[in-house]
Amino acid sequence: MDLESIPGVGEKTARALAELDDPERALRTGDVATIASAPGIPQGRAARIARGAIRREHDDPGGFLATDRAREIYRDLLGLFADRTVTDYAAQRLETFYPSPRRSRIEEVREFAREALERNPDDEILEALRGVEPLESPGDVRVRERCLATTDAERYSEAREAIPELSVEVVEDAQGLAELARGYSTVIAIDESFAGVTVEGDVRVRADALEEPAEIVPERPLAFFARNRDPIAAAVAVHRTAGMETDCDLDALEDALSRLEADGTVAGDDELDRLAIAVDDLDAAVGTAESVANDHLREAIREEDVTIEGSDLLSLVERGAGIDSLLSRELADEYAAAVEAAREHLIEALSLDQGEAEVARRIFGDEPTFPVEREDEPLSRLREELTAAKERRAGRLKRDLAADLADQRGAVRQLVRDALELDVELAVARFADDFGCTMPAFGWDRDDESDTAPPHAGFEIEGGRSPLLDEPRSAIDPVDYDVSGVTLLSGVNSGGKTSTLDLVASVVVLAHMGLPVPADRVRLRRFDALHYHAKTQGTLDAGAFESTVREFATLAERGAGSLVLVDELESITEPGASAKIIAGILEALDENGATAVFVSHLAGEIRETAGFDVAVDGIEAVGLVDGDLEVNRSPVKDHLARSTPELIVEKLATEAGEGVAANGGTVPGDGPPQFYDRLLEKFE
Ligand SMILES: Nc1ncnc2c1ncn2[C@@H]1O[C@H](COP(=O)(O)OP(=O)(O)OP(=O)(O)O)[C@@H](O)[C@H]1O
Repeated sequence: MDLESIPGVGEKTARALAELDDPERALRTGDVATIASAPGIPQGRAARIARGAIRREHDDPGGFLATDRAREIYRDLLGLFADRTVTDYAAQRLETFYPSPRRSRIEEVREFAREALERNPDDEILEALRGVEPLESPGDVRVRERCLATTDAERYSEAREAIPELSVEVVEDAQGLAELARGYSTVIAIDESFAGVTVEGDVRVRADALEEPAEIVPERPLAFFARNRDPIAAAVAVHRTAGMETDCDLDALEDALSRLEADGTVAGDDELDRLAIAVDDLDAAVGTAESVANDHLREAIREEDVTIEGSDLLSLVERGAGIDSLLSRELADEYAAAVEAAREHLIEALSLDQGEAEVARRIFGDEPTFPVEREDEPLSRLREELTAAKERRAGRLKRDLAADLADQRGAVRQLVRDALELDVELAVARFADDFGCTMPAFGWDRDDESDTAPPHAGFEIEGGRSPLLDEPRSAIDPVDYDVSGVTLLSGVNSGGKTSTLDLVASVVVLAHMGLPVPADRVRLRRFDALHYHAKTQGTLDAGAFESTVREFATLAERGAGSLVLVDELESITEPGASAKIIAGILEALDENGATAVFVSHLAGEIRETAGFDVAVDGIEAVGLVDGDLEVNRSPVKDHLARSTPELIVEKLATEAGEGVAANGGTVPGDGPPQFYDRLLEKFE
């Protein structure tokens, strides 16, 4: 795969991506975490790169979100999904979903979304997801007590590359191996030529070492699992709770993880624990054993009456002999008992096995001395034996555990990825649930003329509820609205015109992302782009006016497949001129077959000025309740809605008319009904 052909990926980024294990898989599946693990690529960038790869795959020219407001809507919607994720990964992964004009891309995500909608986001799963995060590399592992040995310079470089965790030493011959064995607990000779050589020390010949690194350095897979123990355990819990399928044997994996300490050592082995404690406590136990013997001996001496003949005493003094010979002569039994007590203490305190006990016994010699003292040679021998046994045991346990785990590495990576992906699916499921969503139906192509085909122009929304309205779902009136071609949307102030445009934009953006839409039913055509122009505040200055007109000129020329949503463009200039300009824009859009909704308070004027029969829909006030307008939020087709002032004058006229009927004259303070009638006539 030519990584540089991805939009937004230059030479340097391509090189960084190439360092990943399987960059193609990561890019294809939008695996932002893996992409972000490439050197120098932050998460936000990773999402952009993933989007670029998707665009390239679907030959997507990009630019669907053609205006600031369109981009803002997309961002707000993404935010609503992100609010419903548990892991940071899922929030980032959502960034790879974007509205595309390409059918293949939309259908790809629709497939994903359909599965997501089947998911049941129960609290237990969400709780289990809390501990899942992308797996990390364990960093550099160094093993100092083991080394590789070779006689060959080329093999040396290969070994350094294949097993960087160990030192690689060059030796001349078997003699060299023996020397190395003095400095390392284990030496692994990697040349075939050493086969059959016997050298003192733990020297093994493994010509296949470089092909079987997990056996030579079990620390490598163990470090990976130790580093990621918690997220893996959480992913296991997610799979169990959600009843997901996996290639992993979850019980075996859990069992293996429970044997692994956070530092990569093996836990829960009594024999290893015994040896480790014996090594650590050896000096202290020998010290105590000495005290045991000496206390014993002191006690015995104190209680003993020693009779010694004068000539013996003389000869002892003359020979300069110490108390020791006296001891051996007079207190041999007590001495033997004291030393035995010391030996027993040592063997018991360190729980030594028979072989070890034999060495331990020699630490306290049979030759009487006072005070009783350890012998250094057997002590260091015991220390060496215990340490070697401990390392052998630890090594074997590590190798066994590594063998159990190493093969599962791939499956475990997938296990964690699936758990993280579930979070993405659950966010979609929760969004759909919270906003009452359905999958929209697309009219893909103009030549798709089957009976059930949705409209080829425009959109139809039934029971739509804008997810961007700052109201609880129960307070939102469902809106029905369908448009094909170019339409004006009129309506009372605060009737919900802007919210209707937001709803249409949200539905269209979500549909083109391949995701469910917040409505009971939606049918729409595939659009190339969304141009949504928000309401401008106040009259534009000449420069801004000019650039706005220019923008529409481009749109009129190239916007054939676009959906154009415009909110009260009239404020770009004076009211009379605005109507003329908007009418001209509508004509151009109509001619090139765009779909457009222009919200305007000047709908009447624009319609009169336009050179074609522009449709006008209206959001109607159905009445005034306590001075507030009661509104039918669904635009009425082909209906110019009355404006708010008109409704208020109408209300005053009605009240004044009722006053006349009641008392035969005008109502004081309300003015003559004729006045309101005169005002009303102006609206006709
Ligand atoms: N479908 C709806 N259900 C419930 N409330 C709604 C709905 N649509 C709009 N509203 C409420 O009406 C308020 C005004 O809506 P909106 O701003 O869309 O009206 P507008 O017609 O664009 O107003 P203006 O004429 O002032 O531009 C919103 O803030 C919202 O509280």
